[in-house]
Amino acid sequence: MTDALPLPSSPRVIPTVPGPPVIGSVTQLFPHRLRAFLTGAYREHGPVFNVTGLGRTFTVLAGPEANVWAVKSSARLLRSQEAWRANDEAFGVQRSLISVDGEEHRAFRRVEGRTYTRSYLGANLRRALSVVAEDLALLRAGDDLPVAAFCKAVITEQLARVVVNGAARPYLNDLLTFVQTTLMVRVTGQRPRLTETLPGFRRARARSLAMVETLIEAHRRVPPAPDGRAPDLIDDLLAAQAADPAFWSELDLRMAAMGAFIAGMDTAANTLAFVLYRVGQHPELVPALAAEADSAFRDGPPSLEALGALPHLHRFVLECLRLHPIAPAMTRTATQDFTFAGCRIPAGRQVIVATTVPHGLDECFPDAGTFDPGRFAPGRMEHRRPGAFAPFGLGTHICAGSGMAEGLILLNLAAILRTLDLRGDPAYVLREVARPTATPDDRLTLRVAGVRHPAVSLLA
Ligand code: HEM
Repeated sequence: MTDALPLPSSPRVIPTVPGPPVIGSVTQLFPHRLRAFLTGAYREHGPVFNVTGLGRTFTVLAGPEANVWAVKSSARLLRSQEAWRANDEAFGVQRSLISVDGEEHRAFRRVEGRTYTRSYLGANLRRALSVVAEDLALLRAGDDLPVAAFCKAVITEQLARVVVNGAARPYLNDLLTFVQTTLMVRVTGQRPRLTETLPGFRRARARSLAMVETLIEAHRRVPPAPDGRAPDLIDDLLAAQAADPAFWSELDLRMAAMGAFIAGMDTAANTLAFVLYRVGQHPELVPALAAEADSAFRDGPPSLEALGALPHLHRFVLECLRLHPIAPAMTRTATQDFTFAGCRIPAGRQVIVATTVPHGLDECFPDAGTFDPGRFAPGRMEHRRPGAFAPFGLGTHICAGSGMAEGLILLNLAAILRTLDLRGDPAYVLREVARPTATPDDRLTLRVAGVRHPAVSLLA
């Protein structure tokens, strides 16, 4: 008999994914490698395993069973604070929507959530459409559309016009540099702290914060009115501050007003970039998509409901979210000891819930590596299997902007296909980079083979 063997009723010992000394698995935790790494480890070690690196240990909970568990139990057993605290500090605050839990989290979400919804986008659809129409109008037959840059420019301006009644174009590079670098330094650890001292970063930070402060001032000067501007995110924040000044400091307000850019800019733009990558890779699917786009715009700008009801476009986007989920996992801290899949996870342990591992499992999505939008069609609905599909996270911190994100991506895809006849480069091999979420690299372009309808007609 040996002491090392656990008794049947004892918790299982958590296996550790082997890695080189000191650095361990750290390089595999970068966002563009994370899902593949966690999926491989899940196959080898099962639903609980440790990953180590640079003196830290993370316990990973993975597979559909982990997602089902997280929906039920994460609010009680996990907290968000440690994963996001350093990001808060970069904005001079101690808390924000994503870094708090419980009643404080519900209070933030009640105020910030309204203008991230699908229905709010629906009411402001024309503003979003005018942005993509402006950018599409610049393209001619024979041009190459630079996918990543195009998506960043369109989505950032759409968020600015729709969510905060602003204009991001003069600040695009500042916002990208500031937000991406801050997340890469403070959240994903891809850049050293020193990066924040570089003059380019400091300038971008100052200009981005000045943009938000100017917007807040403008909203204070000209409030919404029944016969004027409808309330947007900043108006909602100002109303909340007026109702409870002890809760909302000026810095909280500034952080929350930046929220649409921090949470929405890269996520939605990078997902749209993957959608366009797939358009280039699957010319056989494009005629059905373009036909739906034509029908959507035939009688003028469509409503969001009409767009959502277009089956091929919708399933195409869902399949991109499955195979290219830009937020592959969520990082938390255990608030108390708990047991998952027979293993004891101690209070204080950093936990990764590998939310998108099931996206790549044949047992959830048969022939999971194949791009097949039909798997979302009635009769198959593979994503309905419990715990299978979680591109927007799970539990109380589930993406507050999923309605806005899906709506913008559908709208832009339909507008692009209505306007342009696009061809992928058969020689392009997908290379992903993390900025900080995964995106196709800058070499991805689509050739404009022709202009199908003038961009200006999108708004007619
Ligand atoms: C396809 C695009 C998007 C994806 C895949 C995505 C994914 C996610 C995920 C996985 C989370 C949870 C993070 C965690 O629990 O640690 C999250 C949170 C969040 N997202 Fe998104 N997101 C997208 C777009 C957007 C957009 C466009 C907005 C707003 C304009 C937005 C606003 C938020 C907010 C505010 C949170 C924090 C929610 C909370 O803590 O309660 N997201 N998102």
